[in-house]
Amino acid sequence: MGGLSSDSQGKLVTGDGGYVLEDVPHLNDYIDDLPIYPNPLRSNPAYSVVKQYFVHTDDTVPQKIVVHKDSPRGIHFRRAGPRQKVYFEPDDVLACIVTCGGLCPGLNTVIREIVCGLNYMYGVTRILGIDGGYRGFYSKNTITLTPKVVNDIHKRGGTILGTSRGGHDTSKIVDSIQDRGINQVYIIGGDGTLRGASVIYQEIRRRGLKVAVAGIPKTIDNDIPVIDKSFGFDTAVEEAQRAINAAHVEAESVENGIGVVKLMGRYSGFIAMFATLASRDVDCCLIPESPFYLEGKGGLFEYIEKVLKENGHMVIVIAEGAGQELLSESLQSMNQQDASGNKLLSDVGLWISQKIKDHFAKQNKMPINLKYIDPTYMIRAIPSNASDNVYCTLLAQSAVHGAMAGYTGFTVGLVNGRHTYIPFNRITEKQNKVVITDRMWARLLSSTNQPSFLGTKGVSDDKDEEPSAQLLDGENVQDEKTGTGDISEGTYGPAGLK
Ligand SMILES: Nc1ncnc2c1ncn2[C@@H]1O[C@H](COP(=O)(O)OP(=O)(O)O)[C@@H](O)[C@H]1O
Ligand SMILES: O=P(O)(O)OC[C@H]1O[C@](O)(COP(=O)(O)O)[C@@H](O)[C@@H]1O
Ligand SMILES: [Mg+2]
Repeated sequence: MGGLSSDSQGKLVTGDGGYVLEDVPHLNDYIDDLPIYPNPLRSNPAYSVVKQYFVHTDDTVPQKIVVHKDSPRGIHFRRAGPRQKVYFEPDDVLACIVTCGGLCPGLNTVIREIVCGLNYMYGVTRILGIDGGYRGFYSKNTITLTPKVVNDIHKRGGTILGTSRGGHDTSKIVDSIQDRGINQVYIIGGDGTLRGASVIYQEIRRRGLKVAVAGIPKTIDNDIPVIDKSFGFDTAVEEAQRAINAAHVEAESVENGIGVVKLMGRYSGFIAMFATLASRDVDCCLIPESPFYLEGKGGLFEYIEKVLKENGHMVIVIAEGAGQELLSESLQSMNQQDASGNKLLSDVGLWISQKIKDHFAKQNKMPINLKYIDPTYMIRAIPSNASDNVYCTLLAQSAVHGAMAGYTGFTVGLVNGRHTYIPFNRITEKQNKVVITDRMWARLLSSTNQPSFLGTKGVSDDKDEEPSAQLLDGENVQDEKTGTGDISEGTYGPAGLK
């Protein structure tokens, strides 16, 4: 028994045992009689020796990997990879690549590997770079990209194409795609960018154009749902260690030394959480998902006093989006936005440093010596590390295989360790968040010994109770509009530590 329902965002295929495939759109969903070609990889000496190199059309990847014997099979995504047949002749392809939003380690690697993947695997020679994000489609000249031009770029931070916020004008962008004869669009960006990619795809479809739109999710904050982790995240966590080490050295070298390190994380505190867990020198980690307070019993000041008395020094890591509600109480609420509509944050690192200094000066309790380190842009601007480079390569190659196979309106993404194609709406409808009632945050609390800043409200008293037999969704995501989260068993952020 099975069924299919579809709209322009994607197709829902159901099968036996509660199997659901959230499929991605394909060019032949809205264009009839498209010619099909054999995949040129068949005669590529590097790949022709691989057994079962081509992905079977029925291969799908489950979203939920922990199951009970009677669980429904649940949601699946189409497995990424090369197909036997492709929908583009290499000579007919005119591809373009655009990078949007904030920087992230690995952007240049993804650009490099899209260019090299298209060229070396499929023989595509016409590839354009769009200069400076979405607005570059209609306001700038394009940049010619060849394997030679991109050969060394993965060793550099940033994006050779430039990036921007704001400037998304759907009809001007699609006019430019149409006028230039572009038929494959590779869009590298975060939640905002992928919302933009989704409307570009919708408009292309409305005009009936044979143009494949592929997204490669980028976010240093790791705030994109469904996928195991975003590229550049590992690099960011690794680089954050240098700042934490410096804070620790400074703090332990003086009496009552406090090192405060601010890390990125506008709405999601994954970098701060993982950098803290990796370091073991951090005594307190503050993230947007975990509200905290300063004064009184169980508050931050009380904890700082305790740590200083016991150890003589301490290190605090704070994500940039943490404590914003406290800041807006004490500062004039800014309520400003960047060009993309993202809330502009006040500097929580400076604010908390001042608050701590004021507290100890006022109480005349103990003289403290506080050093504040803000490495945020230094972390974001570095090249990706070795493991992110490999990850970026596979993401880029998956995007190329998907577009060549005629899929469109999709992003690539690692789900439970397998590369998949995911419909745009699944990526843009929610935000990935640290769930503070989950095991990973508990691991952090037990490693730092910091207060949870939580009352007992909402936390179950009965620790001996058997966990519910029902398997919950397994997503640490928060609804964009309602701000409500799926609080569930087994939700941890980046894979590998589940
Ligand atoms: N809802 C949206 N619809 C169309 N374009 C959007 C939307 N949100 C953001 N964008 C565009 O996406 C680009 C990047 O968005 P931004 O939020 O700055 O970064 P990121 O993609 O990294 O989250 C910008 O050019 C912005 O105009
Ligand atoms: O100063 P900018 O360029 O606006 O970037 C700051 C923001 O970029 C981020 O790294 C996230 O950016 P994206 O949404 O572009 O992924 C946040 O952590 C940070 O608030
Ligand atoms: Mg964003």
